[in-house]
Amino acid sequence: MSKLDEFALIQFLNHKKQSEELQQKLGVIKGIGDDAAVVQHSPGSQLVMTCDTMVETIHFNPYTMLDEDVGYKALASNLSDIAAMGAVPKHALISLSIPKHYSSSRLKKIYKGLYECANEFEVAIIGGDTSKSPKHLNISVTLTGEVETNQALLRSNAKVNDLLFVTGFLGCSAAGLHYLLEKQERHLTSAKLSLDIQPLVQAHRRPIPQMKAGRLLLESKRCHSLNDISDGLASEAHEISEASKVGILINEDMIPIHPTLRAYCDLVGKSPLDWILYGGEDYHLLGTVSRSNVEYLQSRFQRQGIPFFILGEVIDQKGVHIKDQYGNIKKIQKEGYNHFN
Ligand SMILES: Nc1ncnc2c1ncn2[C@@H]1O[C@H](COP(=O)(O)OP(=O)(O)O)[C@@H](O)[C@H]1O
Ligand SMILES: Cc1ncc(C[n+]2csc(CCOP(=O)(O)OP(=O)(O)O)c2C)c(N)n1
Ligand SMILES: [Mg+2]
Ligand SMILES: [Mg+2]
Ligand SMILES: [Mg+2]
Repeated sequence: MSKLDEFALIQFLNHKKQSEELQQKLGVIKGIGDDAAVVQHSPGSQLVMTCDTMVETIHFNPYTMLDEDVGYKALASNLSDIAAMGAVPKHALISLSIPKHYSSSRLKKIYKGLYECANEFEVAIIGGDTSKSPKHLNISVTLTGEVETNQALLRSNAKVNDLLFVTGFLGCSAAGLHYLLEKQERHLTSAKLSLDIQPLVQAHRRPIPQMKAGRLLLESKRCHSLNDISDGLASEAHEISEASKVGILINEDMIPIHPTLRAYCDLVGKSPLDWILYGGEDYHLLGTVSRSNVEYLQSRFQRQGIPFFILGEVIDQKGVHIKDQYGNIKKIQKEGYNHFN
C-alpha cells in the first residue's frame, strides 16, 4: 500500500470521475482545484461554495484553543476561501460530530464563537447536522458566497512578470501555536498572556479573514490570481505556480516580518522564515498583479488601512524559488501543512 498524500489523494479521487458535459450541464464554472467552487446562479451573479473541517487533535486541542475560538475559526477559515475568490459570503451550514464527554456548556461556547464570526462578517447560519463521534469533536462548515459573473479571482491566472503580494504578516499563527503547545496549559485565557505573546496567540486563535481585501481586489479588476494561505506561503505559492503554469520568485528581503514574531523567534531560537514558508493558518491573501497596477492597488489598500506587501514576482521558470540576501536563488519544495505527511 502506498502512503497517503493529501494533494495526490485529492487529485486521484477526482481525476476525470465526471464528464465535462455533466459538469457543464450543471453550470459548473470552476470545480475542484481552487479555494472554492463557482457555479452558474442567476444571470448577473455566480454562486461560490466551499467547505472546511476542523478536527480536535489535528486542528486544535485544549492547550491551543478555547471553545469560543474553535467556533470562530471554523467559520473564519471558510470565509478566507470565499475572500480568496473575491466573493461576498452569504449562507452557512454547520456539521458537528460530538464525543460523549463534551458538555452542552462547551458546545454553547463553540456556538458563541461561531455566531460572533457570523455576525461580524454577515453570514446567515441556515442549518447543519449533528451526530455522535467516537472520540474527538469535528466541526465542518459549508459556506456559500456570491460573485459577479465570471469575475471570481482564480489561482490559475498569474502572468509572467506580475508582482506577488500578500495582505499581511505571515508566520504569526505558527509561532502562537508553538508557544501554546510548549506552554501545555489547558484553556489558557488571553488575559493570562503577556503582551509580547498576545498578537501571536491571537493570530492562531482568531485569524481575520480578508473579506475587504478580496472584494477590493475583485472590484479593482486589476488582480490576476489569488489564493489564501492556509498551509504556508511555500505551499500556496506552489498552488498558484502549478495552476497558472508559471514560476514564482520570492525575494527573502521583501518578506515582511512582524516584530513580535522576530522577538519570539530570537527567544526560542527558531527562524521566522521557516514559520512564514511552512507554518500555515495565516489566512492572508497571496496574489499577483501586473507591475503597472501595483501603485494603484497600494494606494487603494492604504486608504482602507489594509497592508499590501510586495514580496516577489512571477517568472517563466517553473516552480517556486527564493532569492536570499546575497542574491543566491534556490528552489523551494511544496512543503507546508499536508495532512498525512
Ligand atoms: N474530499 C474531497 N473531495 C472532492 N474535492 C475535494 C476534497 N477535498 C478537497 N477537495 C477540493 O480540492 C481543492 C483543494 O482543497 P484544499 O487544499 O482543502 O483547499 P483550501 O486549502 O483552499 O481549503 C478544492 O477545490 C477542494 O474543493
Ligand atoms: C493541535 C494543532 N496541531 C497542529 C496544527 C497546525 N495545523 C493543523 S491543520 C493546518 C493547516 C490548515 O488546515 P487545513 O485542514 O489544511 O485547511 P485548508 O488548507 O483545507 O484550508 C495546520 C497548520 C494546529 N492548528 N493545531
Ligand atoms: Mg484556500
Ligand atoms: Mg480546504
Ligand atoms: Mg490544507
